[in-house]
Amino acid sequence: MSFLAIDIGNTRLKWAQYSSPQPGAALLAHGAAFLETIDELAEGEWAKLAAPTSMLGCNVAGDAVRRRVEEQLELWDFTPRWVVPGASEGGVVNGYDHPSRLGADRWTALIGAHWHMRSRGSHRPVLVVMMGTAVTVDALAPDGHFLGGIILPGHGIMLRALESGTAGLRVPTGDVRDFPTNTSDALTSGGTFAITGAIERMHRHLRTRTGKTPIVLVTGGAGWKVAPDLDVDHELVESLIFDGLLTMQSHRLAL
Ligand SMILES: Nc1ncnc2c1ncn2[C@@H]1O[C@H](COP(=O)(O)OP(=O)(O)O)[C@@H](O)[C@H]1O
Ligand SMILES: CC(C)(COP(=O)(O)O)[C@@H](O)C(=O)NCCC(=O)O
Ligand SMILES: [K+]
Repeated sequence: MSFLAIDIGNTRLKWAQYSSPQPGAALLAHGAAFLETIDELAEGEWAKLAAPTSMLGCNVAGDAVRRRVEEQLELWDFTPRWVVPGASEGGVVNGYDHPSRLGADRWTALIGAHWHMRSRGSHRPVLVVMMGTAVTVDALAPDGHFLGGIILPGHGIMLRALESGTAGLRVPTGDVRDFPTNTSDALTSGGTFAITGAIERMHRHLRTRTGKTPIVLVTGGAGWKVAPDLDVDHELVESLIFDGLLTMQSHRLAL
């Protein structure tokens, strides 16, 4: 009965094993691996798991990475299945011009967010913020319509871009300050304000569009770093993509 959920981003593969393919199911085991180390999963962390009976993953790291992961999954009997964003799923309607071009992680997180709202009986709009290698900020209307969203560089990419594009910027970590007075603080604050400012702006857009104050759900490996500087109310939901994968898998089984 157990279910393996996999989320492959551009930096790390995150996985979680659940007792059954239902949102809210018990978490049995979980882990993360940098993409450089994913070829060791079957002989490493996955070797210790009781065999999962089904699996669903979302991948934005390309076909070569997917194939490497599928080799590791040969450890077990199921056929690997991967999310392909479509026109609608799990109560969410995909507003992208070309629905299949939306990142599979964004689509999955939106479906997870919609499940959270439904299970709380909430009819508020949601801003889904994912802080991974890149940052995405996606707007979900109360009726489940994905209105659209933005992609911006993550903090690490911003700093590396400045380092390689200038002669005078080296990038030691600084602190976030309202009025930075040294290069390190200026760079750290600049990256943080670029991200938080973008989130606050999308929050305004979504409130204007729907007439309701959005709930902000934050997820992704870098979420905990940026969240303290975010001036709008928000919740960290580390499991958002897994909740989306569980929701999708439970609907697929019900078909
Ligand atoms: N322990 C950690 N390992 C890796 N990245 C981390 C860690 N803690 C925070 N981060 C930050 O999270 C980002 C990667 O988050 P992650 O959710 O794994 O991204 P992706 O989904 O793009 O692979 C990195 O850019 C890094 O700044
Ligand atoms: C925007 C992303 C690069 C985010 O990737 P991540 O930071 O999770 O590694 C990914 O969702 C992606 O490749 N999207 C496809 C383009 C789009 O969503 O429009
Ligand atoms: K991601």
